[in-house]
Amino acid sequence: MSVSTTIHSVGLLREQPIHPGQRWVYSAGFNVASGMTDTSRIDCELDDLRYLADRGARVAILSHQGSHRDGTAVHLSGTAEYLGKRLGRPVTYIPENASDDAVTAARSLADGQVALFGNTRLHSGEEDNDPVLAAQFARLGDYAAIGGFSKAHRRHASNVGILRHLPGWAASSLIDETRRLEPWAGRSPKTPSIAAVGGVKSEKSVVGLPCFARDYDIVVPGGIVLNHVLHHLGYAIGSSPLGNDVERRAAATKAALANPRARIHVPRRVVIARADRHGWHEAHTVSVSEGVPTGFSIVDFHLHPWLIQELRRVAACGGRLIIAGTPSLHTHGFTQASSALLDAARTPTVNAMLLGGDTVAELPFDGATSTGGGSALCYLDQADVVVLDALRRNNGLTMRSRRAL
Ligand SMILES: Nc1ncnc2c1ncn2[C@@H]1O[C@H](COP(=O)(O)OP(=O)(O)O)[C@@H](O)[C@H]1O
Ligand SMILES: O=C(OP(=O)(O)O)[C@H](O)COP(=O)(O)O
Repeated sequence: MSVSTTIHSVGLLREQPIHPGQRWVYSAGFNVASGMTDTSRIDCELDDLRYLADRGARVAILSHQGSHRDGTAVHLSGTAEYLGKRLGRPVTYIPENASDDAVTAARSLADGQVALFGNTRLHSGEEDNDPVLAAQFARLGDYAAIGGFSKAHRRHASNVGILRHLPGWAASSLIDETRRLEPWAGRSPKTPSIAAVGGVKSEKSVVGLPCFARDYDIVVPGGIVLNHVLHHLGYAIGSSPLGNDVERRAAATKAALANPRARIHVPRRVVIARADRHGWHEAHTVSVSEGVPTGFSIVDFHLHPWLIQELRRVAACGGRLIIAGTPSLHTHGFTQASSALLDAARTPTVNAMLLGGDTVAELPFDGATSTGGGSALCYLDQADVVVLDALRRNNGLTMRSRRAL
């Protein structure tokens, strides 16, 4: 399926006439690490927010950040301040989003006013797509604009559940991100494709590894994806983490390695280190066949000479290179694998893209990026994501209200 098929029958925000006084809920993905080192997840929504506000709409933004499950969700007042500066108009922060007070605040917005409501992940029901919470979110407006590509693979109350109650349109941020990914989707028979899949999140093993093993020529597992690969192949990985969702990851790793179309890079030598609360110590290189001792974790790896040759070939032929998830613990100074891959990615002839919040924030790279890690992998795998599906299903609701717009 191509983008044109995927977005067919999805209502596009930019094609809607907007009138002063209309009440819009804008679903965003401002999941930005504290310190705001990378603000691309906020910046990508600015044009759509201006489109609404400049035409006099009253805009109630709902965004997620962190997770209720692990207690990392916090309030978003700093995000509202940054957003206000970028939009050139004050953005009020209203810490609630599912109460009568929140509804009153949304109703009292002036024409053209933008407000950021409380972090949706302060409620456990957001990640469970709780229908009651979704109905409460829907009370903040009469129409929904869905941005936040980074959560487009999540069936959550603020992006999917809300569409059971409000007619919804895709923000151009959402559509633009899917279009940008197109050149990296599917097979490329004429030029070589290499994908490095690392990081910690389970989508890297469950979606990314099988997708690239099917569609690309070479897959370079890193991060926890590599730990699973080595564990599956019977190597001792010491105290290297296997992350959450261990069984699903293990099953996906086994299936992806069973008969891959791609050549899988299994390093012969890895860098290991021991962690304590002060940082990483005793870093040294071992061969995977001798195994990682208990107490030590894999933090980096050496590239095989054949992979270095293949990276040169990608540069010579104008091939594709994706880095999804940091290959090694780059921010802790373990930069061997990530620097070699980044050097190749920076070669002007290579069609390179980096995917994901932490990957884009942590690795120095000025080329093409996606604000979604898991969502981009889901899109590359299926040419679709659950939010676009929910928008297509919402179409009847949208058509009825379009006549009223
Ligand atoms: N070998 C490793 N062991 C543990 N964590 C790792 C390792 N390699 C990379 N990481 C971590 O992976 C994180 C990024 O993974 P992830 O959250 O999946 O990426 P993204 O947010 O880009 O989708 C980085 O913050 C990095 O610290
Ligand atoms: O950070 C995100 O995704 P990513 O780490 O896959 O890039 C998104 O904001 C989704 O967040 P989630 O993975 O906590 O659902």
